[in-house]
Amino acid sequence: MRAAADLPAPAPGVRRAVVMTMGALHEGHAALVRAARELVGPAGRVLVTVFVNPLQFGAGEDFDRYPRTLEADAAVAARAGADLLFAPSAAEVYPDGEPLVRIAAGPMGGLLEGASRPGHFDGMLTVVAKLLHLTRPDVALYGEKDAQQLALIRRMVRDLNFPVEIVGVPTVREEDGLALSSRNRYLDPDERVTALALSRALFAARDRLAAEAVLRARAMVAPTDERRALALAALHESRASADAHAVALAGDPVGALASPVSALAAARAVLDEAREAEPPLLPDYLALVDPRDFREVPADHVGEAILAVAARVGSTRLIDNIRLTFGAHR
Ligand SMILES: Nc1ncnc2c1ncn2[C@@H]1O[C@H](COP(=O)(O)OP(=O)(O)OP(=O)(O)O)[C@@H](O)[C@H]1O
Ligand SMILES: CC(C)(CO)[C@@H](O)C(=O)[O-]
Ligand code: BAL
Repeated sequence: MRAAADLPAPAPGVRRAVVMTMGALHEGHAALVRAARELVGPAGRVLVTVFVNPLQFGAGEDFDRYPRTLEADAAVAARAGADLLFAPSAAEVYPDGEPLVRIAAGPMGGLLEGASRPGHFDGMLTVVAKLLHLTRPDVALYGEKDAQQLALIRRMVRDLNFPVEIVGVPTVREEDGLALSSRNRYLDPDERVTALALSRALFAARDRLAAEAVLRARAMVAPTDERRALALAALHESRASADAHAVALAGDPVGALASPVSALAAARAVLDEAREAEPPLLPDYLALVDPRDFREVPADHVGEAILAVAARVGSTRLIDNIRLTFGAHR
């Protein structure tokens, strides 16, 4: 369906979910559609929108080459349980040309992705607001892969009283860890190998935290420095051993081990290695941020955080993130 005027009006008692996409649908999108179906049940309505929104692309970005595969998208959406695919033209969405009045993403919109892609989040929120008005869902689902986007949509809906529930869906990954993304199609085989460093960096941070939890538990029961060192060495993990030195130097095993600093260091080590790969990874940012406002957390942060990464491989820019919890032991 291409015309907004043809979109069916919501029917009383029939729950409606919308999944917004830019097309080139993959298993990540299918997971959103399946989650939407779960939420509204067999009697509900699931709408998928496909629109490559010019407003959220900067000059020199990939708007022109963004994959457009509408026929295949319709099949993926239907297979995953969608009732309707709404794929409007730019003239349908912006009948008067680019809108003069737009949503401003505010301070969060200038950080990380917003810093790298100025205006991106204003353009994204503007089209999301429009698509919410056009499709009038009870619930709208977005992927956690685009964590800052999801946080901003939640914030817009809360701040501006949009009558819709926002649901986040966990990131779907390839078996080797690469987060599914329409932009993965740009990668040649060598670039794809390099691109694995994004997820590996995130997992290295997560694994470091897990290893540290073990270290902490052992160090707390070890009666002497020597025994503590043995406990640390038992992990057979060179980076963990490096931490052991840091712990010894800090003279505060429990506090130092729980720090975001070492999680960031573990991730950074993987990215640094990938800078030397062929083709190389060119990191854009690596940041540990508060999930609510995307500001970087302090070194003594306790609680939830998002470790977010963006990098280029060749001409492709990819993002990924993972949720981590700090100081749960305290
Ligand atoms: N791997 C994934 N797992 C879960 N959700 C995803 C995944 N990839 C994308 N999504 C979600 O699908 C929705 C549509 O995203 P979009 O069409 O931009 O796909 P994309 O694969 O993220 O493309 P791009 O490469 O352009 O970022 C968004 O809510 C996005 O977060
Ligand atoms: C939410 C969205 C469909 C708005 O264009 C887009 O940013 C996307 O696909 O994530
Ligand atoms: N997947 C987020 C939309 C964008 O990159 O423009």
